Amino acid sequence: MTYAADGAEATHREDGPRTPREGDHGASTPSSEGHRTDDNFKVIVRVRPPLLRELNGVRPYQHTVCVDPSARKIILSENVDAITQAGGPPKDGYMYATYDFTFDRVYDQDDEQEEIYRQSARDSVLSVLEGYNTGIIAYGQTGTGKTYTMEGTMDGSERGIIPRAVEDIFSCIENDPDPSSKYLVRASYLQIYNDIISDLLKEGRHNLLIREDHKRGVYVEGLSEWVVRSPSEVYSLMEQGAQQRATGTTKMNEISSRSHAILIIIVEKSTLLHQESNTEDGKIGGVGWRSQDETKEAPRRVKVGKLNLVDLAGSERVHVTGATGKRLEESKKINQSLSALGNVIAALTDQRPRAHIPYRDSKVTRILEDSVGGNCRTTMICLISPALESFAESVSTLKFANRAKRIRNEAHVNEDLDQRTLLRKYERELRRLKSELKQRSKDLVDKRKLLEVEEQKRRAERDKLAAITALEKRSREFMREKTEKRRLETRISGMQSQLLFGGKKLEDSPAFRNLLAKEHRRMRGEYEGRLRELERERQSVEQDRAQVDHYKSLLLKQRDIMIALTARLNERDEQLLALQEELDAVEKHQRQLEDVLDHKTSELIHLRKAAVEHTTTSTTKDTALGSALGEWKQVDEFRESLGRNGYLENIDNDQNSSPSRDGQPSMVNQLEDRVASLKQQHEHLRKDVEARLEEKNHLIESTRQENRQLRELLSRSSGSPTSFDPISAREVQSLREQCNIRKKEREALKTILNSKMKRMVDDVACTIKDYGHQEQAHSRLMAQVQALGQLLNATVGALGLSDRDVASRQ
Ligand SMILES: Nc1ncnc2c1ncn2[C@@H]1O[C@H](COP(=O)(O)OP(=O)(O)OP(=O)(O)O)[C@@H](O)[C@H]1O
Repeated sequence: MTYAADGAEATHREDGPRTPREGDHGASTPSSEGHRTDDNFKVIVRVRPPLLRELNGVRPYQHTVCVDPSARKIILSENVDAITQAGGPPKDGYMYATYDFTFDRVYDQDDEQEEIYRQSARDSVLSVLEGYNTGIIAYGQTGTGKTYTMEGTMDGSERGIIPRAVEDIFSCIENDPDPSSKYLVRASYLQIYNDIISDLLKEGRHNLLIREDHKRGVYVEGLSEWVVRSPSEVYSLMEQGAQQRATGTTKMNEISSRSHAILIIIVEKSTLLHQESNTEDGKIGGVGWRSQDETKEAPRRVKVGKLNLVDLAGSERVHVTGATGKRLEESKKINQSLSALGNVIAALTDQRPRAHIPYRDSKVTRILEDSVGGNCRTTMICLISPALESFAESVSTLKFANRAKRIRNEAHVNEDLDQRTLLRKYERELRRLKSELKQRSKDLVDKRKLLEVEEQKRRAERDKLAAITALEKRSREFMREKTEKRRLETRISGMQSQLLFGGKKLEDSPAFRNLLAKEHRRMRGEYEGRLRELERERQSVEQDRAQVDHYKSLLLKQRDIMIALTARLNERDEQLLALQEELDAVEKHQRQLEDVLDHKTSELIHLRKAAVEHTTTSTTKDTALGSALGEWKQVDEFRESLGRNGYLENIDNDQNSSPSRDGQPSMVNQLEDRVASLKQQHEHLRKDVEARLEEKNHLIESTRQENRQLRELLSRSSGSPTSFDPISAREVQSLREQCNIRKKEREALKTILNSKMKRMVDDVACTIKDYGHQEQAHSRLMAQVQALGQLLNATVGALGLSDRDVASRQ
């Protein structure tokens, strides 16, 4: 059974091998190519060499492909040897399935990568630079060499279409003869795995959506674009993407691509518009754009070309590959998407008008919408295996390719007319930055010039000022010279008027010389006299100065003496003041003591009176009490002596009626005597202090007198009164504080004495009251009176006037 698969006209012949017939090639034959309106969709077939797996299979390897490159024909047969034998059907008499196809180009297993690229890909690749969308799609069964053809190795002779295309693009850009051309190249890389689009250059960007724009065409939303400036940058992106791409080992291919991969390269090219215009003198539409504004960038046109390099995943027969689980799911999805592509191609090549094209059935077909049946120059490379075991898949692929070659694409240049390309944006930004830079540079230059001008102006002003100053100086000198000249002329004319001239020169005449000598002598005499006067004045001034210095030193000495004397005076004043205060305090305290003594004496008199009454009225006579009462006689005498001295004027008159007593003086009397003696001592002391005060006053007075004399002397010699330092405030303060402390001490002492004496007197009174009832009262009374005497002594001692002091003062 033989099939002649020429498009729709497959012929089933069972009577022998099929012989190609005229007009049996349908639309894909060279004859039918004539009605193709354009060359935008090419289909080429490449047969890869048999793999080791195929050569060393269970069954012996059998080749099924016969390629005729010159006729662009490929024959696929179960027994290719038989059909290639010249002269008719195979001798074995069997019928073999044979397919005969013609494509744009066919490549056999030995054809090299370079040849395939140069003949079938290069033109469409380079048309990207002219603003076309182009696509190279590798289609075929798994393991037939799609990745090998597209990528191959990145260097060496096995480099595939992608590296060669990238190199060519950058090479063309570099070698562009137009220096005004500008390019911007960017790349994206995506995969469709299990019908999900992922960005291979941006981790984590999955499930991307496809959008369509009437200007951009079909595009993937959110797909990253990377600006590339060299092939190596593209390769590194590809390496990066390959790591993300889904691959796996299958029975048919050790490294099988389990996803469809598309490398997108977008080239934007900007050229000067006038170069493409045929208008003369650089004018477009009659407007000379250069003359309008030289600073503006010349109008440019930007073309945007897009190159899709598609490595489809390979179809496979699941029952042959034995895929299960994940691989099985992958295979199903791959086959579904390839089947959708087949449907699209079938619809595109359908003869019926306005047939529905099911692009949206799959992500692959949606993405390839432009490449297959749209605005694109597309080359579809279909790959097959030459082995008999892949015969059915090869037939399927070739039938698919055969259908595809009827596709008509309408490619046109994508020119950016609405300023949306990235290159335009870059150019605009560049222009803006350039003009900013220019402006700044201009400002800088202007400022520098301004500074220079200002400096020149300043210099000119300085020069002008200097010139004016010099002129003024010069004119002053001139005026001085003029005045001097006039003075000399006047003098000469004055002298001349006194002379007679006899034909000789004036200065040679003896009269003139005499006059001059006389004048000279007179002037010298005047000068010498003046000098002598000055010398005299100088000497007198020197003498005056020496005298003044002498007086000055005297005055200084006097001033020092005065200061010392004043200090001493101040010191003495302070001492006197302190003594005076002390004296006042002693007197005051003495008066207080006297008052107290008077009071106590009066109380004692009352007590005595009570005791006398008690003795006279009592039936029992106490001898001891009687003798004690006898002692009061002496008290009376003492009182009389005090009264004579005026001390006891305030004592109650009752005491005058007290009886007189005989016998030895009692303790009370002794006490009173002691007080009287103390008073006498005090009187002496007071007189002594007053005498010393008087003496000191006299001393002060004499010192003051001396001071006054010194001051007068000082004022006479210096002409101004001298000021002296007063006694320091600190010393005054210290003396005052001492006085205060003394005062407080005395106050405290007085209080203590008062309370003690009161208590003792009370005790005495109690004792006297209880006298008749208690035997021991007498001795107690005596002890109390004795204590009272001691207290009085202590009081005198506390006053600071000890016996010794008193004696020494006396
Ligand atoms: N023209 C060729 N010359 C030499 N070796 C080739 C050629 N074509 C393919 N091969 C080899 O065949 C094997 C399979 O090729 P490749 O991986 O490119 O197939 P594929 O179609 O991409 O498979 P899949 O669809 O499974 O990814 C590789 O080892 C490759 O080197």
